[in-house]
Amino acid sequence: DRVEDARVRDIEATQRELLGNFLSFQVFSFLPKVTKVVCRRRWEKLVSLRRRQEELFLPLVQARREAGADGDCYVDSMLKLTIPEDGDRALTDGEIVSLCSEFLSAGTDTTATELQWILANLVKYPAMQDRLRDEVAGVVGAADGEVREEDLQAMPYLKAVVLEGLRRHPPGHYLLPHAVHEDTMLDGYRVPAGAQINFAVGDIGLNEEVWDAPSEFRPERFLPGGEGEDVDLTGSKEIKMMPFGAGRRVCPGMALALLHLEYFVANLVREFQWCEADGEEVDLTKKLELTVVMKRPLKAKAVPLRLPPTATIAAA
Ligand code: HEM
Repeated sequence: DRVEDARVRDIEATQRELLGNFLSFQVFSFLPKVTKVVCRRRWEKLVSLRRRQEELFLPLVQARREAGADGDCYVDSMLKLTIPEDGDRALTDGEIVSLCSEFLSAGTDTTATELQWILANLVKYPAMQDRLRDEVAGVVGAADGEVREEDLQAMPYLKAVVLEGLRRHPPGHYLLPHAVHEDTMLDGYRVPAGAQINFAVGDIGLNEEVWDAPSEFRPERFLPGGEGEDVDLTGSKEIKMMPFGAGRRVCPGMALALLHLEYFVANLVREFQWCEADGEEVDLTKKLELTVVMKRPLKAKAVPLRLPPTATIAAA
């Protein structure tokens, strides 16, 4: 709110640069004293990006502090937070900058990546796109304006398409690193206290014992009678797929992400017919960045359906 466009663009550029270098900066998790010297240039780049983040975020944080932090925005909630395990201290400015950065990256890159995977499949399988468009039209008819949040509840196939996207192409193939607090026996293996553990999210969604023809994109599996009917995404009953993690540290943005995905997919399919751009066959090969993205980003033609078809929009 009330942040100038130029600053928003600067924040976006800084976050993008950090994300783009995310994998190469991970080297500093190992023997930092050594790697900081060996990879000095990379270290300097990381430090300068971090300074840039502080310059961009801290004046905004300070403005909320001076305004009394009495709203319900994310920064206000962090300013009011105290940490009981650490003598009820407040968060430091550095911690607040890190959490803002995490929130911006975790909340945008994931959803945007997933949206691209879903659209790629709808371009590749036009019959699914038509079925989806028919469902949307059946609910909203020829009404003006966009498909609204409350309309989405009546669209089971839309939900199935989004869930199939998350099963087949989860944006994260692993979770954030977790650790066990005490020595734990798991399936005959001893996991020592403090050991870092993770979960192969991408493979869990491809388990042949749970999913029929798991590598195929088949939204129907989430409709009544399918093996994914009523799937539990939080992992409290069972775990068949876990694109958002599970349990206590499950993604706090899950409901918002599902809403965004359903909302964007429904509106994009209602407004446009999506098809392959000339000479650009959809290629579902993946590539690891911060999220698992399309190696060749989707290039498709979007033909307007509800406006006079004067233009064909090339969308990337
Ligand atoms: C399709 C979209 C999304 C997917 C697939 C996704 C997935 C995940 C996963 C797998 C984790 C790690 C969970 C774990 O380690 O156990 C996570 C954490 C997180 N997500 Fe999401 N996420 C999405 C969207 C969002 C959105 C929209 C927001 C915020 C608006 C968000 C905020 C966060 C935050 C703050 C964390 C860190 C939580 C913690 O440290 O405990 N995510 N997400």
